[in-house]
Amino acid sequence: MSDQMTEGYITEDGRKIGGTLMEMKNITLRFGGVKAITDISFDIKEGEIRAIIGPNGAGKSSMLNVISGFYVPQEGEVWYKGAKRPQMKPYQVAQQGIARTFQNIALFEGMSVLDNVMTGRLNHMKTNMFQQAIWKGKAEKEEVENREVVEKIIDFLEIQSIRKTPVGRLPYGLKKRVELARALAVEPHLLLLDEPMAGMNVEEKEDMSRFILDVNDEFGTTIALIEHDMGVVMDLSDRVVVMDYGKKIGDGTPDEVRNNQDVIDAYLGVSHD
Ligand SMILES: Nc1ncnc2c1ncn2[C@@H]1O[C@H](COP(=O)(O)OP(=O)(O)OP(=O)(O)O)[C@@H](O)[C@H]1O
Repeated sequence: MSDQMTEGYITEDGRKIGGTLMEMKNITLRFGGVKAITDISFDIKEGEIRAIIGPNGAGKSSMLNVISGFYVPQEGEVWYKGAKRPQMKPYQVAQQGIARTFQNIALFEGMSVLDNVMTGRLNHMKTNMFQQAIWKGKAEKEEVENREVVEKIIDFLEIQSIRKTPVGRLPYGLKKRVELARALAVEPHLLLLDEPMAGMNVEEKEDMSRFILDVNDEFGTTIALIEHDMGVVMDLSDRVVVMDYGKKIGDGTPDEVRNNQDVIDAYLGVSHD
């Protein structure tokens, strides 16, 4: 990696962003004859909020799934923390500190908010059942530590009052917040959000935006999110990658991509030759 690539930068609002955390190099992903991603490169820097936007079918979900290890691209390399990532199962990617939320909420509906968030701690539990049987003290200590992390996140996301409520009974916006809480319980280095504002009303979108900014600010978590509504992410993101028909058509600050003619055309639906 060149020095330039590892350098950080200062955001428009004066935050200091670190060096390169993840780098996608010339990624191409095909499904049979369909090219979902064509030769895309971009990086994600330590501590930034990075958005990937694009119209329907642009390839955003495919890209998120490459980052999370769910899809393995036919071409290209994924670099994480300065090393080329070998082919990995999604759970191994998660163990490297990458957590995600899903567009269609993936929570245990019958379980309480607290228990759902606790499932985010599973990767952190070191004692196994055998150890728990013979070494009760250690297991108890670990349980207490995990509870402390989870309670802090529950307070932070202001969901204390519903901690015992089964998730199935919650309105959509709150479910999304619980999903965010579970992802945060992983204490991720990189948090991936799959259309975090999809299906929300204006007030819920404002709440979610605030929580995303607060998470980044309070925990220093690097955040990458995909979204097809351009307006939503512009206030939130430090840098934005724009995809269209599987290709990268823009990459830069919100202002830069807003003024990029290819991006304007893609969003206005100008036909492609
Ligand atoms: N599992 C799959 N099998 C075959 N084709 C797929 C698969 N997943 C995605 N595609 C195709 O790849 C292209 C990109 O799809 P993708 O879902 O990544 O786009 P997107 O930008 O996330 O769209 P949306 O905003 O509608 O969710 C589309 O043409 C889609 O039909």
